[in-house]
Amino acid sequence: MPAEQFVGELRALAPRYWHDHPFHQRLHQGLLSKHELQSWAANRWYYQRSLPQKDAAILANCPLPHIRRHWLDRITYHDGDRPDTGGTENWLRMAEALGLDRTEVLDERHVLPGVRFAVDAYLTFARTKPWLESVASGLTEMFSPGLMRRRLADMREQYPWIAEDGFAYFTSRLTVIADEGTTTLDLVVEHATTRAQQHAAIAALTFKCDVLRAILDTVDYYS
Ligand SMILES: O=C(O)c1cc(C(=O)O)c2c(n1)C(=O)C(=O)c1cc(C(=O)O)[nH]c1-2
Repeated sequence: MPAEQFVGELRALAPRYWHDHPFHQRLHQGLLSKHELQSWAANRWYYQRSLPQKDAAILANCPLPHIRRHWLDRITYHDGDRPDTGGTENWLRMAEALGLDRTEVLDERHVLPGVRFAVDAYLTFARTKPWLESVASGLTEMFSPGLMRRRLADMREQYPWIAEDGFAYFTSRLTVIADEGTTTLDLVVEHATTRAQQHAAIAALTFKCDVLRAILDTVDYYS
């Protein structure tokens, strides 16, 4: 299908994204208890720490050196270029700012079975599907900058007891995520040249929206 139609179909998945999930709505409205915020951070830790493995699986499946070179940055972003730096470290700081001990996040005692299933499904997807589909599944990032900006503003306002250091994950993520989303979209449009590849990319993005919603469904139900 023509590129504009393809992009239109990808963007049309926006309502399936997790921005308006009831748990996120309560987060924005300041209605979450400290315990619920802690559960959210400890469970999302499992997603955050799996992202570099997901990106490494994409690298492993991609035969194109220029794509691998480009994608490598994502792993470094999350893992940092030395210990105690990077996105996953910043997520731990968020968890600590919410009153969690680093040890209880790292040993994953709070990770709920449904969250584990959802995140593991994302990782298995990246390990087993063609690299282009896995890249397309990350296109949820197209939908996330507005949500993240709003989350940052609302959390600062609604939960003033959270120390500013806890927001480092979102402040640093916001500087890269909009670019990542558009670059990834260009990459998917360029490489999905057949109708079958375009449909697979749309299915991959649908799947990823469902992974994210399943994470929040579980956290919402049990916290
Ligand atoms: O806070 C959010 O709402 C949100 C959403 C998403 C997303 O849409 O997948 C990501 C992130 N954050 C994020 O911080 C992040 O590093 C990230 C990586 C990916 C991915 O699939 O590779 N998604 C997301």
